Amino acid sequence: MKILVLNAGSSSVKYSLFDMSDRSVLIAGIIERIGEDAASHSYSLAQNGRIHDEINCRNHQQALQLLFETLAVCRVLTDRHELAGIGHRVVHGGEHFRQPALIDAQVMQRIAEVIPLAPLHNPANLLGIEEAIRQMDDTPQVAVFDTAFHQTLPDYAYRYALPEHLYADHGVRRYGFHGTSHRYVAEQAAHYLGKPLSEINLITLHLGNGASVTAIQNGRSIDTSMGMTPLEGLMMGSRCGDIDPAIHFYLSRTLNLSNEAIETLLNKESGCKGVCGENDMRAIHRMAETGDDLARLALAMYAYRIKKYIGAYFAVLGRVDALVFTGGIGENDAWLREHVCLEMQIFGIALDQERNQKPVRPCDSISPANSGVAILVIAANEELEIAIQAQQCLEEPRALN
Ligand SMILES: Nc1ncnc2c1ncn2[C@@H]1O[C@H](COP(=O)(O)OP(=O)(O)O)[C@@H](O)[C@H]1O
Ligand SMILES: CC(=O)OP(=O)(O)O
Ligand SMILES: [Mg+2]
Repeated sequence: MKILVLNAGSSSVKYSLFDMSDRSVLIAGIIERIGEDAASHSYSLAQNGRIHDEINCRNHQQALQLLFETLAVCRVLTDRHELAGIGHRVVHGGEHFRQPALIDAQVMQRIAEVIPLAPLHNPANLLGIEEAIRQMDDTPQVAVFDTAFHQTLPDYAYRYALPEHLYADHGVRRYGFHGTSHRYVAEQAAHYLGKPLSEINLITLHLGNGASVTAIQNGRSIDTSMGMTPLEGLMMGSRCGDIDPAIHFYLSRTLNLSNEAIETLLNKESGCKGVCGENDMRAIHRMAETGDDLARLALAMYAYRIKKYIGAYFAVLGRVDALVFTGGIGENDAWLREHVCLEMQIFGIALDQERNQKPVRPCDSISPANSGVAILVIAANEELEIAIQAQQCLEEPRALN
């Protein structure tokens, strides 16, 4: 069985084609800068190296056309009927979706309804779905939501201290994101620890361009750092994370910034980029090594904020079996892991310095064998998790939940 996974953003489409018999990736690629002059398509096939093409690509329609042509030319899909389904990453599912959903008109309508909650993500996700349906209308399509895993949060964790009607009438609450990734690494951690997921407590840290942390109790998400949108919580590459909401009024009243300008500032010009001018963690380390004080500050802030959440989630969970690092930064940045885990003996957190330098992919422990809390580094694989969930949904389709 072959499943194609699509992650359609506003100017890019990422894709992976899986052979589900052995869960191998047949081809994975990204079409970037859609609509701009210098669009590009890079992809890699199982046996070959990476191929990079400069292309013309005006819109998502052309991007998906190119994608299906590439699958045929590379012979990873000789006949369209070989494709059992397409799994789409959808960032926001509101309160409608606790599980993946087989896409029909009603599901698309519900994804459209929550656009006001995710104006930067859901419109592009929908565009990808619409175009995939147009081009592959006899292939079943499944929506897999970033928010679904966090639908188990208790009300006192997901409600904001705001007037009731804002929740009841407008859905203003914490939803949480990166759920597919938190869920995937939780399953991998359970496997590594040799215990059922339903019996373990975890703190999972997804640290990529976007970053979030989740408290998992008996396998269920009970709190998470991202909120109504993916802007809340940890400091990120270019997103501010937690700030005093009154800063918004100050920017508006005193600096005369419009809502749109503030939205851009908080999403695209803040976080590490705002503090030191750079959002790529590797570049920030290089700057810090050459004595750049702002880069050092960004690193210190980034680690400190993660530490604060870990402390809070220890208090919430009581017992923690493992702390899990994932995402480009979580998997690769030994310095950051060390500084997050520094002076955390009070929680039973101790790091094995040597193992921290080079954890073995895809899953390794970097804590001493007798440590109270295992510290695990696990390779993120949101695409595979989407493919697995899409397959399950196709095999036992559920009614809209
Ligand atoms: N060896 C490394 N050391 C530190 N940071 C790294 C390393 N490799 C990648 N990163 C960082 O990972 C981040 C991107 O993470 P990734 O999970 O790929 O992002 P996305 O959220 O877009 O999927 C970037 O900040 C990048 O600098
Ligand atoms: C929801 C979200 O923050 O996603 P990403 O990290 O891919 O930007
Ligand atoms: Mg990623």
